[in-house]
This record gives sequence, C-alpha cells and structure tokens, in this order.
Amino acid sequence: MAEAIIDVQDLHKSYREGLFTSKQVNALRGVSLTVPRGTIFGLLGPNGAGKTTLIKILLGLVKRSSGNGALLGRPLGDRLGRKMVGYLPEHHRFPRHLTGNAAMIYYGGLSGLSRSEVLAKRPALLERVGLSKWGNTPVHKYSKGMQQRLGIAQSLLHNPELVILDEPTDGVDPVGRADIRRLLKELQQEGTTIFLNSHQLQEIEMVCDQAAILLGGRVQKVGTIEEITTHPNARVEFVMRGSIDQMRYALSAVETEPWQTDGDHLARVVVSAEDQAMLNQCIDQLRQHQIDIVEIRRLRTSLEEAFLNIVTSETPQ
Ligand SMILES: Nc1ncnc2c1ncn2[C@@H]1O[C@H](COP(=O)(O)OP(=O)(O)OP(=O)(O)O)[C@@H](O)[C@H]1O
Repeated sequence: MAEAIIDVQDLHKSYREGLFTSKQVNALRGVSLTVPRGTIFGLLGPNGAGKTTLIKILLGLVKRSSGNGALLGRPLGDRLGRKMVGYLPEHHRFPRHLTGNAAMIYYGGLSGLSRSEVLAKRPALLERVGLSKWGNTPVHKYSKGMQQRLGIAQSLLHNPELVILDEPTDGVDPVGRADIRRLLKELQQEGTTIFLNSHQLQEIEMVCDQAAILLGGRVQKVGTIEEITTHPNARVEFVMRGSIDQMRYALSAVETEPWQTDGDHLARVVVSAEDQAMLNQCIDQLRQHQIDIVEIRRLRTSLEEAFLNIVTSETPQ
C-alpha cells in the first residue's frame, strides 16, 4: 500500500460560539483519514461539515482540540512538514495592484523563497498554468480562471510534495475547469499528492482517485470513487442471449427489475445481487441453462447521487 501522506486519527475541534459565551460549536467530532501518496484525494461535504477546519488543522492554522496525526510523516503542526505543502485558500484574493509576476514574488516570499529563487522558477510555472503572456498584467484584469491558475502556480513555487487546494474551480467556467483538471493530472503524474476540497462533485468524480464525505464533523464515507459510487443495493446488469424462458427460470430466485427483451433471444435485466456469492449463483444458473452472458456490469450511481444519498439519510447528532 502507498505511504500515507496525510494520516489523522480522531481529530476533534470545538470553537467557542462567541466571545461572551461558553457555548461551543463542534466542528470536528473524531475525524480519522488516510491519504495515500500520489493520489488526488477529494474532500466533500455540505456547508458547515468541517472541511475548512480540517484543512486549517492540517496546515497548522487552527489548533485541534484533541486527536493526533501526521503530515508527510511529521507530527501535525511541525513546521518542516508544513513547508513541504502548497496551499491555495478558498476565496483567495491577490492584492489588486500586483501583476502576475509581482504576485509570484510576493507569495514566494511568504513561502520562504528569495526573490532570485522565485525568478528562477517563475517562467516555467507561469508557462505551465498558461499565463506566461500575462505576467506583466495586473491581476485585477485576470478572469476568475486565470486568478485560480495563478493561485495554483504560487502554491507550487517551493516544489511541494502535497498541494492542498480549497475550491480551486470555484467560479471558473467549463474551459477553465478543464484546464485546471489537466494541470492536476499532470502534477499527479509527476508524483505530487493533491488534496482537493470542492463542492463541484462532477469535478471530483472526473479528477479524484479517492474521496471522503464529511458530514457534521465526521467522515461518513471514504474510499475510491468507484467504491463510493457503487450502488448500495449492488445492482448488476446482465445482457444475455438464449431462450428468454430459460433466462427467467435461471434467475427466478433473485429479485429483478423489469426485463427488456429484443426478439426471442436477447434480454437485458438488472438483478439485485447482495454479494459476490449471489452473483456467482446467478452466473452458474445462467450457464446451466445454456444462456450466453454477453455483458455483465455493476451499476454505479453518480457521485452527486451518492453524496445526496449520504447527506440526506445521515442526520448528524
Ligand atoms: N472561527 C470559528 N469560530 C466559531 N465557529 C466556527 C469557526 N470556524 C468555523 N466554525 C463553525 O464550525 C463548523 C464547521 O465550519 P467549516 O468552515 O470548517 O465548514 P466547511 O465544511 O468548510 O463549510 P463551507 O463548505 O461552508 O466552507 C461550522 O458550524 C462553522 O460555523
């Protein structure tokens, strides 16, 4: 198994609700999460689920109330660990008067890089995010997509092993989103791990390998996108050729959805197969009845559907 680049156990965070009250908001209530090196990992959750709090704890910007964890093998909060992380905050705003070139120097400085170090890296990074012709333009003239790409470029200045991006495609049009997805895939191919917080579920589905769904400060579901989107009732679609009567007989022991038949010999049906044993039994029965299985596939839901199922069926206490 790949080495964990983020590994947190039982993280809790309570905020005081206001200055003059002892009432608390439990933003995280025992979050455990492992992000393997080299993945693009999506963090999902409705507003208030605790996503930004988790990211800020990882970056040492917010102090956890309890729990443990490691970032790049170093204890949470360790300065060296944090130095190996690139970060694009949500709703970030570049100072309006800066040009793209100047913004890179400014943010490079915040990451501890000297001016000459930034100057050495800047051309290639601006080129890579498609902004090399825009370095001398003030950022307030940039489109939202250009600003986000510049934000990603600044997060890469110190060659981080892990990049944490908070809503990188927020407000970006479809062409800009496709550019960002391409960039993230390239970074992954070069070995960078990407931790992505986004409300854009289609984006997450297209670009991420794994994801966690946070709800009410707890991880409700975590896994590969395929695991998360595999239908909970394990619906399996069969396309078969042979005698329709024999097919119906062979599958009479399992629950099926309405059959679709084409002529006398071709049929498509979705069966509910709770586990692999039941699926094997269906296949055995079909073979015993001389039915050709033309196609067989597990049906998946969209990530959006899976997300809505989880968020609407789980009520956080
Ligand atoms: N500084 C703070 N003081 C008090 N409560 C806070 C503070 N920051 C966050 N919270 C509360 O903690 C909970 C989690 O907030 P958080 O911003 O982490 O959620 P989120 O999943 O990032 O939400 P969003 O998608 O809206 O950005 C919310 O109830 C929020 O109001």
